[in-house]
Amino acid sequence: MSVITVDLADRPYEIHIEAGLLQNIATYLAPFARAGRFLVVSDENVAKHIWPGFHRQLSDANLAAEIFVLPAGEAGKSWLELEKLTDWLLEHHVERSDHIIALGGGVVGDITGFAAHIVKRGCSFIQIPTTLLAQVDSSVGGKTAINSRAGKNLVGAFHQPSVVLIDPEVLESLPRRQLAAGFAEVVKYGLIDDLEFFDWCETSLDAFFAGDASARQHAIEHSVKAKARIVAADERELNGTRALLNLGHTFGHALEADTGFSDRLFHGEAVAAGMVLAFRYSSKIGLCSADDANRAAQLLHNAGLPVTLADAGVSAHGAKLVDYMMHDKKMAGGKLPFLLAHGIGKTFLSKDVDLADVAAFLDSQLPAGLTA
Ligand SMILES: NC(=O)c1ccc[n+]([C@@H]2O[C@H](COP(=O)([O-])OP(=O)(O)OC[C@H]3O[C@@H](n4cnc5c(N)ncnc54)[C@H](O)[C@@H]3O)[C@@H](O)[C@H]2O)c1
Ligand SMILES: O=C(O)C(=O)C[C@@H](O)[C@H](O)[C@H](O)COP(=O)(O)O
Ligand SMILES: [Zn+2]
Repeated sequence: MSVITVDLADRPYEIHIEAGLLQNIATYLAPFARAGRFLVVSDENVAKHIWPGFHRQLSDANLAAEIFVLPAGEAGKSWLELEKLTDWLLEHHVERSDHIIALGGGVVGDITGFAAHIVKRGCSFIQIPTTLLAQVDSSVGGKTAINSRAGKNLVGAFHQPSVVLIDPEVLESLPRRQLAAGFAEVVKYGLIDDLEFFDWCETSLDAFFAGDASARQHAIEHSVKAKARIVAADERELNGTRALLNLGHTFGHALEADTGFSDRLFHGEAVAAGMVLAFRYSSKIGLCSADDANRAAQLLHNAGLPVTLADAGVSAHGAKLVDYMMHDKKMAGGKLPFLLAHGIGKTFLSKDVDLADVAAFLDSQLPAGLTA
């Protein structure tokens, strides 16, 4: 069991990581109940796999819980679902002192956090992440959002949870492809500033995917510590530190847009391909060695992740992908800062990237036969 604190000056909060935590969930949640009840937001798969046991634990402890079920997948992060969710919270007389529970993956966490932020001008919420991606990344740090027609996470707010409760054992029911998608964000922490952790990801890949409990605990704990450290240094992405967590996302969000924010390409898969593109582009402009770009690609490929435009199912030309990028939240003064790298563990924010050059680079990465 480990407890990590996100050290924010005015509202620090704890992240508990413990195998089997969900078997004991009532003990963790009891202090947060209002009038003996909880409002829980989840999705249809989690409602099937996890909710029955979760609900039983609460009932046995005389705690009542109502559930709102979102459709599974990225479609859950929409205006339509936000409207239904906020109506449901209001019908259930949510109060600001309620701790709305997000029980699910990143989609559930992102929309629940945003609903909590806007309903009655701000309610509390608790993150209980059930995917690897949500455990190592989205449940920590308070970025909440829905998607809009123009792109990914474009309507949202910073709203920190009261506590994050992580049970690595819940990953047992997670499909292998979703586990790999989460692993991309684990590898991200190594690529950003931690070569030693990248080495660990390489050597522990097989154990991790075979379900080795200590490999899973280490991957989650190390990732959460890295994210907590970065968020504490730059909660609102103002000084360039938190932007490091966006490695691969400018490319990745464009790939997600081009594949229709659908199960054709999961977020973590888009990030994997996006990080490889960031490394390959860094190598092309002489910042980083081709060996480091190949090493990053090899690890992600070994995890079963897409590492090329073809793998990602994207055949759009560079200019179209760059058009998607113009909605990136890092845009400032009409320029788009990019996360590039001098090598593995040496990511930095570059403010001097020429978008026409990025478009030409992307064209050079197109599958054979589709050259611009
Ligand atoms: N806020 C942030 O800082 C942040 C960080 C990274 C990603 N995100 C967002 O998170 C989202 C992706 O999250 P995700 O990868 O968790 O996707 P997701 O929430 O869609 O979950 C993936 C799938 O796994 C299913 N599932 C969840 N838990 C399960 C379990 N234990 N067993 C079986 N099935 C289970 C879900 O029903 C869904 O079908 C994206 O929208 C991304 O933008 C946000
Ligand atoms: O927490 C952050 O900061 C991140 O950038 C984490 C990312 O993995 C995550 O996908 C985030 O939602 C992307 O942020 P955005 O601001 O580009 O939407
Ligand atoms: Zn991400």
